[in-house]
Amino acid sequence: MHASPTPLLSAAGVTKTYRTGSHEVAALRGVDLDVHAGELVMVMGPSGNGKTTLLNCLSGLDDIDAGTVHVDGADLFAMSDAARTAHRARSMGFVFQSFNLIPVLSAVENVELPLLVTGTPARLARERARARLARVGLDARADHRPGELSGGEQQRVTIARALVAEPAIVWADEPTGALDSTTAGEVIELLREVHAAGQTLVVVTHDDRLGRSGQRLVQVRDGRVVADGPPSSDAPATDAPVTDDPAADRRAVLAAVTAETAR
Ligand SMILES: Nc1ncnc2c1ncn2[C@@H]1O[C@H](COP(=O)(O)OP(=O)(O)OP(=O)(O)O)[C@@H](O)[C@H]1O
Repeated sequence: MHASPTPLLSAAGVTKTYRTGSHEVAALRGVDLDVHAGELVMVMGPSGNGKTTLLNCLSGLDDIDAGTVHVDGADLFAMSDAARTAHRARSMGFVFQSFNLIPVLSAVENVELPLLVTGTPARLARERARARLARVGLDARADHRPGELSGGEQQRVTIARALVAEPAIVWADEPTGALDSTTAGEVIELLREVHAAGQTLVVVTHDDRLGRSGQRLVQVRDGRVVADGPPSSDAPATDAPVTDDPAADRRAVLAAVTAETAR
């Protein structure tokens, strides 16, 4: 079905436990996930169930306790921290809910950063950053600082920054979380266009509109992937209580599907 038989991202048996003093939180309890080039994968699930941890671990932003993660030909946790950081800069782009733009830099200076850290000459970096900003409709705002831009414009700058180095995969964590409904709709449309142009994206979201706009919806409950498939045949993301019992989770998912079909 996929053009390439080797997944761009392949995670197997990934576990992650946070330890603070004597307190332990098992945030990921054995996650397997493959993503092929060109896919748009939405990740949904109730709050506190491990979505952000999943994104952080699968992108190598955070360490894992067990398992393996391969991204774009590299075994992320078999390399040094420095090599992983360099691989991330080359192969991955990030979009966060809170934009994470540098306030004292202009839009174009923010967008060119990933190019400068990977050694692109300054003039070429500036040219490519301007061209990328134009593609998200912000050429007229290139010299404005983030504080002079609306939330939707800031998120478009963030998306331009995530894409400028032409990464193999873009990770987005709640990209519409800080935006009003209309602006969120525009950002969803932009992400869809980015995907249509061939970009592989993994998007964590609470936004049902965004979650259902992809071809594949991965549902995370209690640190596990409990459903993975096309949104239409999948369970709606609910905030139903979670349990430690995967069978109960599957029953809950089934019940939710049945409820939706009955509507
Ligand atoms: N740095 C940390 N230290 C300790 N516990 C953490 C840390 N980060 C996350 N957790 C815990 O791990 C669990 C999973 O958190 P995570 O942020 O991945 O969930 P989430 O599904 O993304 O939630 P939300 O939808 O609210 O963003 C939660 O119980 C959370 O409290």
